[in-house]
Amino acid sequence: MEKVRRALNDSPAMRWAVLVLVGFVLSVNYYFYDAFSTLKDLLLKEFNFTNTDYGLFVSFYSIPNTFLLMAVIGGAILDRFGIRRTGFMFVFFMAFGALLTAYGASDYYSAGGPGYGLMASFLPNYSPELKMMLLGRFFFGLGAETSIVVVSKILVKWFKGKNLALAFGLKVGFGRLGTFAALQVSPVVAGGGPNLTTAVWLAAILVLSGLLAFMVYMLLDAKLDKQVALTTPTAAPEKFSFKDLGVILSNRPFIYIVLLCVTFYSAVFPFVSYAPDFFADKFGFTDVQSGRVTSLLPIGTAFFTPLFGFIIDRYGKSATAMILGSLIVLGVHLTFAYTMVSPYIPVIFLGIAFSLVPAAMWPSMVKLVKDSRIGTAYGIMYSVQNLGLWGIPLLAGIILDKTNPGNPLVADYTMTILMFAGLGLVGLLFSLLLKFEDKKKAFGIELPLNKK
Ligand SMILES: NCCCC[C@H](NC(=O)[C@@H](N)CCCCN)C(=O)O
Repeated sequence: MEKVRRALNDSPAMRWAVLVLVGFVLSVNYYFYDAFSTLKDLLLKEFNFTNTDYGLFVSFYSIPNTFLLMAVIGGAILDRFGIRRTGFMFVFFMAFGALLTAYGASDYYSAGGPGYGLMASFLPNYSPELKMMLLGRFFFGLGAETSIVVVSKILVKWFKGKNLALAFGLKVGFGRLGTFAALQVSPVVAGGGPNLTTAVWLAAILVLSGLLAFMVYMLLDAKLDKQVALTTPTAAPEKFSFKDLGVILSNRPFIYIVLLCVTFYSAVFPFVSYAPDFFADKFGFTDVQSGRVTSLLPIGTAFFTPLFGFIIDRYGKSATAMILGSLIVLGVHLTFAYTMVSPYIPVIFLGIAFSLVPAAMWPSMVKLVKDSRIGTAYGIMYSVQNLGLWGIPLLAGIILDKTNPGNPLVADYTMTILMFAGLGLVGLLFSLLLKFEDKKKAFGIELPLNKK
């Protein structure tokens, strides 16, 4: 009798190995994004950055994804050219951008290394160091967002019908572990200033090792494709049509989720970029201590997001989870702004919110958009979300500079934090609108995800 051929993705060990491999690529992506949060003060001292310069640096990540629509285009390239070619190109951009950023922060560059003269020749209000680091952050962002989409597609390829929701939850967990490591390790390596560039180089080299991990994955991917081609005829991909785009954009709950996505994430990711400095300034923590408090947020979410995902799969209540998460974000920021409550407590609550909303929000899309258009729907969500991830860090820096004239090393963050609270409030409004719309038109957002 002929033996039934087992494909690589039929082996649980192989699937989990793939998850760890691509999870690592995601971890180094998040590591680099957050590696600068605990270094903010040192960047201000070393390179004479203003708070606005720092905000500009954080926000440059999102420029290609928002203004050049790269999150949408990257998704389309992925559908057209496949995982290996697209993934390699975008993870390469990510590594290139990270290395360029580290080069911009290096002593070799500051001493007149290649490109220094060119960067010094225009926009004299911005230092050549800042300009090179901005260019690096731009390329890093260009690669990083699309590579998150690539990782999602890889998980669908290996896990569809085999614990996909859990794999997605763990994927977010890998990202959070990267943030956790960045907040813990970066300030220790920088050692209060003398090793600032080492901390930045370490982050860049980690991203480079992510590229190597992705190349290893490419070998497995090619092998799986060969096995699948032998047994299954490949379906022609559905052509993109603008009519479909119109259908997605006229879907009210989708619009509410997109608006919640931008407001909610803008109240969290940019806050993390400022949180260590905020804790240092308001509570007198050292860089290392404030990195540790902030790191409670990602480490908690690394465990809670898969757990909440599991609960929502079974029991539903996605819209309610989004309302609760938004309410917590609002409460946490008001606590930060107006009280001296130990930051450990609000950070833990923020961690709960940061697990509830993502666990409910991203999978809800399957209730609103047909499977073949999920990529486009996520692309739109990412682009709009990046508008917030671009504007809010910059706005936070501007508010800080305006409310702290003379750029003192210890800044008053009250107005900046109130701006984050305002985002929480608007997010709460969108989550309520989502629930009312769902109640009125029965989209099924509150139903368990495991029920079709
Ligand atoms: N299936 C979608 C998962 C998205 C996870 C989400 N990440 C993002 O929204 C990114 N577009 C932005 C990441 C910026 C910081 N690294 C998350 O919750 O992390």
